[in-house]
Amino acid sequence: MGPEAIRALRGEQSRASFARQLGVTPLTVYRWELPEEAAQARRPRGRVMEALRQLAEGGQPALPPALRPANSLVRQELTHEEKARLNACLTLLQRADWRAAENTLLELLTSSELRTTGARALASVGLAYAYRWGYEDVRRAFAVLLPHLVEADAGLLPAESVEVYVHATAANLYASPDGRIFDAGKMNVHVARAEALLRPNHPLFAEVRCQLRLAQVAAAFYLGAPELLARQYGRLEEALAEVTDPSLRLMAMHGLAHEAAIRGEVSLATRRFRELAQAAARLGYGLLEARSLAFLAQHRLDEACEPEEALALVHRARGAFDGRLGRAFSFIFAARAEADALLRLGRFSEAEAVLEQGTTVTEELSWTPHHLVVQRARLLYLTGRYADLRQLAHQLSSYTGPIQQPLTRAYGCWVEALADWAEGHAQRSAEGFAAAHTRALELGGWPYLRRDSAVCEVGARAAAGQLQESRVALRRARAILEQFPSAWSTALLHRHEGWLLAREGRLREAREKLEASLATFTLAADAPEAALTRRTLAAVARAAGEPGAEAAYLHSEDELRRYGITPPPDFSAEIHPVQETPSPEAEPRLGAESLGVPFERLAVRGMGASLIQRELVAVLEGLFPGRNPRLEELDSQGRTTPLLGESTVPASEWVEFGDGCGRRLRVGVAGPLPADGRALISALARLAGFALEVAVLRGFVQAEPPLREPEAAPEVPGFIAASPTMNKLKTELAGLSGSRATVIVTGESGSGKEVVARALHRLSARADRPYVAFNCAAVPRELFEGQLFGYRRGAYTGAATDHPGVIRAAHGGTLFLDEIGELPLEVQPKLLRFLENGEIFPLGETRPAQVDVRVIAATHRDLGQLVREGRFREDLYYRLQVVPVRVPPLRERREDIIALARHFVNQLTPEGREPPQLGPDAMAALVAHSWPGNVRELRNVIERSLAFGSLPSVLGADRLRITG
Ligand SMILES: Nc1ncnc2c1ncn2[C@@H]1O[C@H](COP(=O)(O)OP(=O)(O)OP(=O)(O)O)[C@@H](O)[C@H]1O
Repeated sequence: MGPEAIRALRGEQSRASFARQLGVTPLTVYRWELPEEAAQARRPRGRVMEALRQLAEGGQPALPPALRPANSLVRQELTHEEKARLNACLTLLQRADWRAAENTLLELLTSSELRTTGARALASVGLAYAYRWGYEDVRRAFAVLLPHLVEADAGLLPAESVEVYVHATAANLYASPDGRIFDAGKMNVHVARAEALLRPNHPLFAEVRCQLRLAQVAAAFYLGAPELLARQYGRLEEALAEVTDPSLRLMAMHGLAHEAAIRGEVSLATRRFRELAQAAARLGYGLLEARSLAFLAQHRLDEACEPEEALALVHRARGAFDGRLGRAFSFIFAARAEADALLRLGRFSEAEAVLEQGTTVTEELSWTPHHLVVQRARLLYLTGRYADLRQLAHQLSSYTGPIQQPLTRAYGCWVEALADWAEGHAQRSAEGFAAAHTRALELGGWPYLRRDSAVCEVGARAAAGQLQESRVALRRARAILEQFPSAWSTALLHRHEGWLLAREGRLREAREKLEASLATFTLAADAPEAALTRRTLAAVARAAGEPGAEAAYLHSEDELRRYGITPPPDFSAEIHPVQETPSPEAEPRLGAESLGVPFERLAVRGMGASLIQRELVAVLEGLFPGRNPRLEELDSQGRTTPLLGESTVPASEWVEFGDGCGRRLRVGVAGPLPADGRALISALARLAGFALEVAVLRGFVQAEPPLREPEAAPEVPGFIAASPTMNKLKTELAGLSGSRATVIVTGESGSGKEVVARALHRLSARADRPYVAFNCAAVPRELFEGQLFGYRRGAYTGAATDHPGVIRAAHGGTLFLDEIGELPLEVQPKLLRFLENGEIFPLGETRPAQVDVRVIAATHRDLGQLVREGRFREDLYYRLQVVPVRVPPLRERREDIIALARHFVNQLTPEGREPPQLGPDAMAALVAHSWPGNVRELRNVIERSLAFGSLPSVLGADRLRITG
């Protein structure tokens, strides 16, 4: 077992406690983890080795004896016959013919046909693959693979290609949703080891790479890290492009369908799941078909389809599970959709039975319980089992499993808030929902929980009489629904908004919202929610003192009871109607004919976002002359940024709308309006919202829906970031401020790696300590060690004085090692030692010196390739990969181009002179260029354009000398 494997096995545990477990000293563990060639390095042997092996097997089923590696085996190449046999199995796996593959591989493994270690390892890999992907039986897959992991560590596997498969399969198993096996750290180690061995000329290069990406996507998902997930999804899509293996393609496409769903692209996700279900059915890949159908059912429910439609999909999914239903993870998704549909039909006991089944499978698999939480909580809420609801909240809040632990606990907060609401504690409930929303946001903006929390908070705040806060929550909920649309949740929001309007005394508007809510729930055949909305309507009518309202209210309560629903508190005692009188200055009603032209103007296909916004303001100016229409953008806190129009005249009528991609806007006019003026503005604003959404979807504007609220990115002087990608990067850097972990920054030349390193230093607790940059490519080999670690006078010829070395110069601060790929091989072990224990040996000194330095390394080269070529040590490579940060090339983040260009214009204009403006033609030319030299090239272009001739007031395209 090598140092990497031991480190992976230890995971987050301290060396001391790990050592205690094995009955050795912490120093021994430290020595095991040293690189093989280190003088003090030791390898575990005998009894301890056995104990380590058992630990690696921790809690797993006993290994079948026939598959254990025999000690007498040595590295042997595969024979031709073995290759032919295994190729036949590969074809079965690619065709998703899992049963045939399983039978053939088991036969091979128990016969004497496979004699070499490599062939037996490959057969086991195939078997593990079938168990993992064909049957979702991760534990059996792990038991089959484990002996070969041990062989890989012992260097017993013959060809690197065999080892690559072992590591890729291990990565996928450690990234699987089985809570007893899931381990993101180990997954990372195996991905890195496979990457280091994977050669581009390997016949299945694309396939293996795609498998590694799948593992990374899964691990990010189960860790509950949406930002990481978004990045990994991009890499998976890239890898998929070259894959031909049909079953693997389907697995990757399944990941991508899921991605569209998480991003809130509901219609795209629905289409992908539908195509996937069909393709999986054609191939006979039952599990994936079932899983896709289950997701499809859930998405259709979100779109407020009839529950029967979802049940039919679940029924098909059950058929596709092929009798293996009870043991697969995918079953939980089918159970969720089924329970949801049954709840909508008011079939509570059946829903409960399905949830019970799902919970049993969840527990068996040590998986997170949060997938079934919303449905279970709704069931308990509707049936008045509030003590059970609290019990559920407690169970979630104290969840200790490894999969999506923080997210699961955040769901606990949501359930607690629901219990508070049910028991009439409106204010506590509001705070609970707000806290659940914040936690979801801190976890990177998990959209389902954010949506459910934000929607419920609106009603809870209104019930607690916190009307201002309720409006803020309403704005937030709408923004989330813009980004993550759901017709069902919108209906729920309408009900909560109805409450808010009623509490504000605007009963007519309240009734409109409640009727909209009722219409959707009725259309979606959601009997319980429709009944609840009817009761709310009756409560509002009763508060308004309408005749017959009391009887209608009692009738609505009876209706709830008939369904078996315990009526929750209605908080209606606090509603006080306000007299709504028409304005005396109101003008005559506007005719429908006035809509024709404005609609034509706003609905022109192909308009860009700014043109649509201008049209909206112009149209309103035409309809309401002299009323100073204006447009503003709203953030989640309700703060406004003026976009267009006169802002000195106060507006009296505002209408809010969204652009379908996460932005909220409002348009307003001054002065009194005719009776239907507000309705007209609303209609136009909504139309503009649709036009903006189309513009974004068609790529007329670049808008990536932000997962985090944009204000999260901190300010760093000198670091320009306008694109979502770079802002996200900045937030990530701020997140690393308290850490001492080594960071490796990669990216093309000139992309800004050093700027990132400086930003990291400035954002860290070490900001006022030294920042020392050292370029490994700029120092002659023979002077390298002395420059880095320092020397004493006379340590070598020419060392006339003592030199502290750059590491000591950075004591307490940050050392930036640029071009780390150029580090001479002979210095690499010394740097590794320093990174491991903070010790350096300056030349000519007899004792080591302890230094406290945080290291940030950077390279534009492919370090993995250098490792393969033997020019960079593998152990150092892994040691550097603790926190990898990639700076994307400028062409992948075009939103930064103009911001950077302005920054350079300001920076490079001679002092005392007015910096020129960038002309529109110059901006267009800058954005269109591909920037192979990245930000550095952009800076040079601006510098050159300012250097020639006199300083213009506007920098036009003709002055920019963009080459290439
Ligand atoms: N986000 C940014 N904000 C402001 N200036 C930037 C940014 N990114 C890069 N620059 C500027 O672009 C130039 C190149 O950046 P930098 O030296 O950090 O690139 P690099 O990736 O380290 O390049 P190399 O690989 O060649 O060392 C510098 O002048 C830097 O100031």
